[in-house]
Amino acid sequence: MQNYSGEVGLQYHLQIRPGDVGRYVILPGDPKRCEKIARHFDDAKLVADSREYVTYTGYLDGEKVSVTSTGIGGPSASIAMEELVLCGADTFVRVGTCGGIDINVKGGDIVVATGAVRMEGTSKEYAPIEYPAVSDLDVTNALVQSCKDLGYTHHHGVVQCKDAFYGQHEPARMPVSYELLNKWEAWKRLGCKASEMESAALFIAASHLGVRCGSTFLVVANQERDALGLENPIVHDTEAAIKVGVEALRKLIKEDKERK
Ligand SMILES: O=P(O)(O)O[C@H]1O[C@H](CO)[C@@H](O)[C@H]1O
Ligand SMILES: O=c1cc[nH]c(=O)[nH]1
Repeated sequence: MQNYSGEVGLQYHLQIRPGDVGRYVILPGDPKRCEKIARHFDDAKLVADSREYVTYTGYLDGEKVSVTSTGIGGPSASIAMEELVLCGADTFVRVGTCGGIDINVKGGDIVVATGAVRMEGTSKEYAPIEYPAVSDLDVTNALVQSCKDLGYTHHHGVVQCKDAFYGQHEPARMPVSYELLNKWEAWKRLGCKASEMESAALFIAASHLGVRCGSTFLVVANQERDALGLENPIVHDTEAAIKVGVEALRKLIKEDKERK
């Protein structure tokens, strides 16, 4: 493929080169979350700031690690993963936000994804719909163990991914309300924990690229609890999810060193 950046190795969208990032990368959606995550690294430096993609690189337990924002949705998330892999990354932890679906999932809780419903467009341009979007087992185990170690209320299971945020929150006003409402009911009956927007595309792109990816989220609120008149706290502070993601990276770095 022609290199649009005009420089060998320089990635067109992320504006990073091989050597700029570590093997281990945290992927928040929001670019403003990058600095908060980088504060947990030693000697963190801003490496690039291009479009929705902000990248910092530093160290955790002596290992080079990075954080790159993906922006919202599968298209930009898959671009971030593709270009990071070209620069040497092979282990990814998405640290995001989500909305609860399961009635037991409350604002302020943490969710760890074991798989993702592919109700979005990007993953369909990678793999037939029959192929499941599944998180990496090592990354997922590290995330769940980190929740336990840090003492956070957490849930693990399948999350639902979509492209239209307002199709999740205001399905009845959409022309395809009949489809959105019926499918949402199915996700509930199947025990989906939460809804978010990037994991399906990231898990499928990771399968294709042969890299590891897992996801953890802060639950902002739960519209199902709201609809039933149950207590429904609204929480925006992502620090707990960030701590889970950083602690999981430390565990993976340690495990990988021991395996060597
Ligand atoms: O907080 P982030 O990581 O962006 O994640 C969630 O928030 C955005 C929607 O508000 C979507 O990107 C969704 O997946
Ligand atoms: O409800 C929510 C919250 C965060 N992200 C989503 O996609 N949905």
